This record gives sequence, structure tokens and C-alpha cells, in this order.
Amino acid sequence: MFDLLAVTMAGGPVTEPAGQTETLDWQWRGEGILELSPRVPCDTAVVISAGIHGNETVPIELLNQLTGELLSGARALRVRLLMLLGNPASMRLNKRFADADMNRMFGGRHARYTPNDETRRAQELEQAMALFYRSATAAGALHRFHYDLHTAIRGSLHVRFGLLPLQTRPKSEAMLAWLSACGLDALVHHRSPGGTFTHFSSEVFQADSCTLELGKALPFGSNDHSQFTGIRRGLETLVSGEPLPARETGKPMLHFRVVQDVIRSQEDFHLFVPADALNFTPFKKGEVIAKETGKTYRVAEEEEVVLFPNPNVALGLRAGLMLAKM
Ligand SMILES: O=C(O)CCC(=O)N[C@@H](CCC(=O)O)C(=O)O
Ligand SMILES: [Zn+2]
Repeated sequence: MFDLLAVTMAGGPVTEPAGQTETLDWQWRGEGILELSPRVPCDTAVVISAGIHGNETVPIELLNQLTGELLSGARALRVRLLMLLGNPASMRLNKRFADADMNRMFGGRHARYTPNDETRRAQELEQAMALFYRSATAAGALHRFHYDLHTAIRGSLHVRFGLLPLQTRPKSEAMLAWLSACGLDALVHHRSPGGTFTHFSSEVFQADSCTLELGKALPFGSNDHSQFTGIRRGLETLVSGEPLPARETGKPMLHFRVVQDVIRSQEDFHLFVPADALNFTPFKKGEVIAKETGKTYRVAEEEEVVLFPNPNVALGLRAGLMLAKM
């Protein structure tokens, strides 16, 4: 059986670029890009991506398992589906990225960089997504979803969480219900546009899009998948057109809004968040989070929690987010 991850990691020419099972057709659309189409008509087009950052292994393993179940016939396919392994070059290096963070390049922002593997790949993924949604729409799939699977660099007080890109249209109730059913502990609402893959799919294709964070980045084979059964079950029901699973945890999903995007714009940028602080660690009003020439980031609300603190990003990029509860 075709193994998406093994073929992608091997690189080079693909000997078996298309195939079919009793119920679906599949086609290799480019490195790490696999389209699966059921033979029955369907009204939904779904993109699932993982490995946009090459060392985020849980999502890659999960995506590959789900693809295997569909190709083996163990699981029925009831949507048009595009499975994307985002950054094969950095997956082979087991690094977040080779030259630059690809999840800051979407929406054409790749053109602002000196060309490299990630700029070319971001452009290729944009085109693959455009072709997929366009042909799916022509075939009658009017509902579009995009889930981009990641893991965080640090541990988190909330292990499973999502990030919704900024959008002006109302948030989809169907997606919010699905995210809650997946057992997410928290959902973060962005307040500004960004170069993320989900911002691109939401803005350009009006997809219901969400970045899903599944724990902390660990090497292949070291992941505890039992922490992510809710998300796995959610994705299974989505692709198979099954009813929503029941939320397994009794706790409600917490909502946070971004109140500050902390940007490293100067060489002397200094972050005051301890290196071992977990994501969602709270800070009190007035505390200084980061400082650089001409700018001090201070907690403005009674309490703000920190997300993705990282002083080692390139100039002009996000070095963290400050959130407040909604
Ligand atoms: O842990 C970190 O510092 C980053 C984890 C990660 O890759 N997160 C995504 C979130 C994308 C979004 O804001 O929707 C990223 O930073 O690209
Ligand atoms: Zn990531």
C-alpha cells in the first residue's frame, strides 16, 4: 500500500503516482501532496496539513495513520481530501525549518524573502491548495475546511489548543462545535493578519480554518498519542462524514483573545519570560514581558498569559503572543 510519509521522506521520483481502491481515487500532486476523492458525490472539501515545521512529529504521524486507514479501505472517505506534508526538506533534517519559518510566508509573503527551499515550498502549497479547492468546488463541494496540525516548542498548561486566524466573517458554528468535540483545552483568537497557512486558507478561500497544537515537539516514535485521541477521532469523523464525537473531558474549552503580538524588531530585543515557563503562564498587570530600543512590552490587562515565547526568531517576526481570557 502507498505510504505517504515513507514516499515523501525518500524524496526523488515517485513510481506509483496514482491509484484507486474500491471506493476512492488517489493522486500524488507533488512532493508530500496527496489528493483523495471518493467516488460518491460530496459537498465538503477538507485540507489537513502537518509538518509545516519539520520537527513537529505527532501531527505527521497522525496524518499518515489516517491516510493509511483511508487507502487500506479500513475507513470510509466521504469528503474530497487533500493531505499535505508541509516541509519535507525540514522533516528530513528534523528541524523546524531549513532556512526560514515557512509559517510566516503564506499569502504571498514568500516573495519578500531571498528565495530558498521554504519560499518555493510555500508557493507550491498555495498553488496546490488553490487547485484543490477550485476543482472541489467545481465538483460540488461547497464547504471548505483546513486544519493545520502543529506542536509547540515548549510544554503548555493547556496541552491541546487551537488558533483561529483573524477573519471578518462570523466564525463557523460547525467548526466551533467540532473543535470542542475534539476535546481542545483552549482556543486562541488572533487579532491581526499573519503569514500562517490557516490565515491564507481562511482569507483567500473562505475555508473554516484552524491551527491545531498537539502537545510539545518530540522525536519520531517518542510521542504519547493517547493525549490526542479526541483530535484523532475528530479528524476521523470529519473525513468519514460521521456524527461529531462526544467531548471526553468535563471541562469547557477556554477562549483567549490575542491582546499583544510581541514582535522582535531590533537586535537588542530581550524577552523576560523565563526559559522554562510553560505556554499560558500568567503575568500580572504592569509586568515587563519584553524590551528593545524604542519599545517596551508590558502587561496591560489585569492578567495576560504568554504563548509561544521565543526570543530567537528572525527580525520582524513574532517572538510571542500575550492573551487574555474572553
Ligand atoms: O511553540 C512555538 O513557539 C510555535 C509552535 C507553532 O509552530 N505554532 C504555530 C502557530 C500558528 C498560528 O498562529 O496559527 C506557528 O508559530 O507557526
Ligand atoms: Zn509548528
